Amino acid sequence: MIIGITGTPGTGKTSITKLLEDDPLCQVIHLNELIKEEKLYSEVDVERDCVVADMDLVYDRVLELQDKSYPVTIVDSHLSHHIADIVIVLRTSPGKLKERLEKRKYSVEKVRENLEAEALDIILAEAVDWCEKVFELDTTGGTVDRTFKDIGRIIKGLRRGDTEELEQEFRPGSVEWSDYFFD
Ligand SMILES: Nc1ncnc2c1ncn2[C@@H]1O[C@H](COP(=O)(O)OP(=O)(O)O)[C@@H](O)[C@H]1O
Repeated sequence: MIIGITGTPGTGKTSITKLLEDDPLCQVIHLNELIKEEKLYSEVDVERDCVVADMDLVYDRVLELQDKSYPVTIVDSHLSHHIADIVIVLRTSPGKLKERLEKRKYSVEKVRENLEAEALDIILAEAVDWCEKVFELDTTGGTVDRTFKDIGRIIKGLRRGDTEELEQEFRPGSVEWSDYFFD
């Protein structure tokens, strides 16, 4: 089973998936690193300091790398909802996200672009359109440990084939940032 952990940069994907690496039931693939290492992209966008991934190549490579001796393969990336049918979308209020992204060496434009994407639910909307099962988790006020425990419950539920209550608890649309204004 492939589970994508997606979300706008700064919402907590790396923090969580680093912890999942120690779980003997989970194989973890950090997609952004793989895309860069194996040059799985069609373009380099110098202005925006990013690459344009070739998602067909990426998808094929993930299937090749999937180690079926693990019951779960976790794909960590803001692109993982392009290739996984089951995804967990991490969310963070734009105010909190601004603080997290400003600590990185992101340009003002890059911070703003990511805040807008988060405020407009871009990744969540794509995930809901493209994926079979979507869980939404707010990481604004909690701790990495809390989110890790919630994700552990979701993974357990998925393995059991019993996610009805979890789908309700973490249903898409449960967070709302539309009152966030840009200056
Ligand atoms: N669930 C969480 N609750 C509180 N803070 C978090 C949570 N997840 C991540 N953070 C904090 O947010 C920052 C960005 O997290 P990171 O994992 O690098 O995000 P991403 O991989 O999505 O870009 C880190 O400083 C981290 O400590």
